[in-house]
Amino acid sequence: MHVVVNAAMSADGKLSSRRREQVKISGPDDFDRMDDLRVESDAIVVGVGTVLADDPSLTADGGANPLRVVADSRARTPTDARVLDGRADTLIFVSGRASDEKIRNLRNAGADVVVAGDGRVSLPGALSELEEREIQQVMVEGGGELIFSLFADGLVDELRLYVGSLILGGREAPTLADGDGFAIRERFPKLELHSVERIDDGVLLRYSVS
Ligand SMILES: NC(=O)C1=CN([C@@H]2O[C@H](COP(=O)(O)OP(=O)(O)OC[C@H]3O[C@@H](n4cnc5c(N)ncnc54)[C@H](O)[C@@H]3O)[C@@H](O)[C@H]2O)C=CC1
Ligand SMILES: Nc1nc(O)c(N)c(N[C@@H]2O[C@H](COP(=O)(O)O)[C@@H](O)[C@H]2O)n1
Repeated sequence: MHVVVNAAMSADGKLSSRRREQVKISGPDDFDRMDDLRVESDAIVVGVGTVLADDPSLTADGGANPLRVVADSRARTPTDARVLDGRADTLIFVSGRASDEKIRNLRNAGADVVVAGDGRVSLPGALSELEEREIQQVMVEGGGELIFSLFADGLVDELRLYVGSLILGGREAPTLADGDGFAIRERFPKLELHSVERIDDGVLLRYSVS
């Protein structure tokens, strides 16, 4: 399995504003590139924070829709969220903290719900489940909490990071990797830079994770 994190951040490293509202950081060509990556992928993964903030559809304009996957420990995905609009299959990973009622509601809304882990969703467990379903390429779109956890668990193979030419500011604004942060230098994930490409008025940085 190959796990690609794709995200767009401002020049000051923010994924969105201090109000955690969706901000267009990518331009049209970068959104097209992102759509191509969706088409190439077997699954698109987001955290429930992204569902609650952005209500993304996670569908691809240019081809078959990948499986939509949400990491949602307490089953907070609204039953009228766009990820449950029936345009593609949706798998929601919850943990033992999710109530039976919320799980039942999500299943009634059409989601496949799988319990992985006791506290937060176990990401190694979730990726194993995806592997069992023959998912080969996973695209992770965010947000910062989920991306941090994937790096912390050593589960990211590749990072495609678009840096837009704007400043969003705000100490509370989400960044690429939030979570608790890494306390010791030895734990900082190391990246290898493969390419730098100008797209729209920003740059796309492509890294592999060592
Ligand atoms: N610019 C970009 O490319 C993107 C920006 N965003 C922005 O990111 C923000 C949302 O990001 P966050 O609030 O960080 O939420 P998030 O999307 O990372 O979701 C975090 C939530 O996922 C759940 N979760 C379950 N298991 C988890 C685990 N093992 N590790 C971490 N989380 C786990 C928890 O409920 C947690 O609160 C929004 O402001 C959105 O606009 C989101 C996606 C892409
Ligand atoms: N790549 C990228 N660039 C931006 O400027 C963004 N604001 C985002 N946000 C994420 O894009 C997804 C939108 O999903 P739909 O098109 O509604 O399916 C979603 O994951 C946003 O959080 N990404």
